[in-house]
Amino acid sequence: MKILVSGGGTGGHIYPAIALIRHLVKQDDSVECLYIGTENGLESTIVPKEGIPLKTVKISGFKRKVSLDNVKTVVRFLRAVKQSKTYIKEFKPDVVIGTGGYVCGPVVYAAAKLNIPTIIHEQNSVPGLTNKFLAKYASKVAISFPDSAHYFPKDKIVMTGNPRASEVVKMVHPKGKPRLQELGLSPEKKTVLVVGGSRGAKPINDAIMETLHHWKTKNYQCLYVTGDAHYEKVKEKIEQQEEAIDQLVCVPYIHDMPAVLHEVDLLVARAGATTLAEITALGLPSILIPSPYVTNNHQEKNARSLEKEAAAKVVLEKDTTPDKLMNEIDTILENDQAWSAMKDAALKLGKPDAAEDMAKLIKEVRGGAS
Ligand SMILES: CC(=O)N[C@H]1[C@@H](OP(=O)(O)OP(=O)(O)OC[C@H]2O[C@@H](n3ccc(=O)[nH]c3=O)[C@H](O)[C@@H]2O)O[C@H](CO)[C@@H](O)[C@@H]1O
Repeated sequence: MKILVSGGGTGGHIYPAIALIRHLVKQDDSVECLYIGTENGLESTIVPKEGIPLKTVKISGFKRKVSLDNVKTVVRFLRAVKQSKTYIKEFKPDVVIGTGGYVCGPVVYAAAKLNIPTIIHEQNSVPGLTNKFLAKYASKVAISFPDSAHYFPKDKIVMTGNPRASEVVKMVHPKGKPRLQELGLSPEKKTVLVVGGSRGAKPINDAIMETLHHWKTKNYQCLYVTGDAHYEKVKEKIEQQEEAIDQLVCVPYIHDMPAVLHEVDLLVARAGATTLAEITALGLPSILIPSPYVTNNHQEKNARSLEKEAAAKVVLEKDTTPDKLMNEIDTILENDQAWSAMKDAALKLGKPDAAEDMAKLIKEVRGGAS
């Protein structure tokens, strides 16, 4: 079987695609895959590292306001459709899958026009523009939150969850906390992982910078992921502190996040959908600070659907003061009962079989191919 996958821009669209590819190849090593992304998206570094062949198209996103840029985007879209058709005719995939981000627009559209079965995967509770556009052309729409169902044609929806959840939960993780030790943290102490999504988040970094003096007084520790672009500035600020903060280790990016997630006790993060799929599959308690800068405020909706089930605490960015943040961390980490209750509630929302459910859906649409 040949599978063409496209999705990109940020980790939240790329890791589910990679998790799905890994699952399919593990099931059947004769499965061949091709990935289509852009040169500038995070996929151009992540996908080749996975040994997955990558082709690129040039595309940009639509602006919501009327603008000359949108005319250029239409021209680029049509060129990218043509380019995608060339790749598709060369590779001859049985099924084409889009996991979100601008790039999968022309790819899935081109495949549908060539009568190849297509699936789009929506990670969020509110779909992005690309998936809303593609829903009309795709054979099936795989969703991760029940709330997103009413944006798509009823007869196309399948609730699968996010394949990255399966990858994280099913990985074999060694006992002890080897990754934390490698990073210079204690395996004995509870650990808070702070991460601002796959590209980092300046407002979260600013908030953490204000909490530095608090960490020295705590009996738990912090693994703080700044995002590549923010690392140097943050590191410099931390080094300027009068006293070294042994309880806090700062890194630009984590390439083996599933392993790290197995070793931490609490996550403080944005509310990107793939992160939420990972932590619910693992039952990891969290404090979520949704990005208010995303389309239709979808991160808050993602986060609220966990909070509604007591599986996470939501703190809006505008309310994120250092004291508030540290108090919320204390409330969860210093009360074993509260921590366990949040863990159990998160686990109930997890979809550990998502990759297999996507694999079944692929077989189904392939079987129905004309
Ligand atoms: C600003 C923006 O538009 N963000 C969107 C983007 O988020 P973004 O890509 O930031 O967020 P997600 O939280 O969904 O996914 C991040 C992924 O990157 C991984 N990771 C992160 C940091 C790190 O150091 N190493 C690492 O591997 C995480 O484990 C996760 O697998 O796509 C998500 C999924 O559609 C959306 O919900 C988000 O709203």
